[in-house]
Amino acid sequence: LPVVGNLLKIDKNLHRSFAELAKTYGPLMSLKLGTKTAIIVSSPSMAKQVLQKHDQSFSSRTVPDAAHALNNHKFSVAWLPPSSQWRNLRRICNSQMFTTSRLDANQALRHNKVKELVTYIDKKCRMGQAIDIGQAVFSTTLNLISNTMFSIDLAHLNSETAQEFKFLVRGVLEEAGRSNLSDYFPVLKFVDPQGVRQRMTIYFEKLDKIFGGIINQRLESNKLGTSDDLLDKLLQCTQEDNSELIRPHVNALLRRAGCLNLELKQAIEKDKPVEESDIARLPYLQAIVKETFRLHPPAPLLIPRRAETETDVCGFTVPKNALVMVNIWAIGQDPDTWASPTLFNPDRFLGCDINFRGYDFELTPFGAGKRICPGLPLAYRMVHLMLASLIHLYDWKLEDGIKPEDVNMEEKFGITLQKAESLRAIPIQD
Ligand code: HEM
Repeated sequence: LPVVGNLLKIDKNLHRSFAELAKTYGPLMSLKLGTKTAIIVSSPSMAKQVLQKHDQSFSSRTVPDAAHALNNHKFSVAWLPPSSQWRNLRRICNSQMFTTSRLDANQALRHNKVKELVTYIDKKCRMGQAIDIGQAVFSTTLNLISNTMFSIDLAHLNSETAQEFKFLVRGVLEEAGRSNLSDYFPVLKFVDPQGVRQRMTIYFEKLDKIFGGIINQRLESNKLGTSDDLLDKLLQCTQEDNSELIRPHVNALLRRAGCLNLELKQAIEKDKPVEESDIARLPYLQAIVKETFRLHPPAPLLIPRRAETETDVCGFTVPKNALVMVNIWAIGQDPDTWASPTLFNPDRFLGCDINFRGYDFELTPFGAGKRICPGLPLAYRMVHLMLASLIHLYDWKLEDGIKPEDVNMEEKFGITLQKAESLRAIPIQD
């Protein structure tokens, strides 16, 4: 790739640029990005090579410069190398935080938050006003996570801290998704030419202050062991097994949301709220979520890995330290993998076993292998619960004068892929 100018230009559509190049150069490409070698794979079989067959060699991360702010990379489970510290954190995620029994125990916390979203939609419905779906779902997701974590609303619309919190989370997501020249030309790290690390440090300091306050309050309240939330469990872990999980780890961990209508109507009584236990008997809802993740994966290039050792992948030598990316966006659009790939057609998942738990390499929105997303069980519940609630209780229409074909479906590339323009829709009740 021609260097500096292009690195900044491709900011908006890195996954698309790579998918275009793959059409000419094939499903395993080696590119020079600045002084770094990047390996990009874009077919299910190549993804299987990286995420399963050579999982051991590719289970490190390429840590972006922005993640070095406040030494975040030394504590965050997402950036640590596969060390004993990382294994310890993953063990806590898998055995204490995101287990079925723990998530069942604290599901009422999430049901309450969805009830509040419904109250907000009800109000808009009575006034015949449109809702900014992206904003409403972003706030609810933050509240679902913060309630699961520490039984409080961090995104409640009126409070000042809440506004600041939302601003900080958006800021972190924006900076983390920016093409940063320091990542491609390490010599620039000291200069931080785009100011990414500097802004990230400020955001992290402020977030740590908010989380620190919450943790202190819990410790001083003498109420440890009385809540179903995950902070309680985490703090108990730190006290009980005297594990290495100390405050910075906790902070870093927490820094981190037609047919269907008929199905919902048949499965759940009218006006009765949807519950997480309903999800298992809603196959069409599950198919819609899969189809959405296929076409619009929130992390289109996963979180880049790093080759720990020189590795042979199908006869091609991946050099040590290469940046390794799996373009799951391209895989989702691949005509050799999917019939009519650009068509939104959830029916393709009905009666088929493909799921996104990391074994079907044509659909891996949460990654696979050792570094698969540990938050998958929580994300699974949140996404299905929110979508089902929005559809079960309301019909939706676009604002006057806007036709379905006018809705802008373009994406905005970043650490997570978002709609470039948020969807606005008016809720109606029959
Ligand atoms: C729709 C929601 C979500 C999606 C699509 C998603 C996707 C991903 C992906 C693609 C990865 C990288 C996997 C790999 O390298 O193979 C990842 C890692 C991670 N995710 Fe998620 N995630 C979601 C929600 C969550 C939630 C709710 C949490 C926690 C509350 C979470 C925590 C993490 C952590 C800590 C890692 C790093 C794991 C590691 O490097 O060992 N995620 N996620």
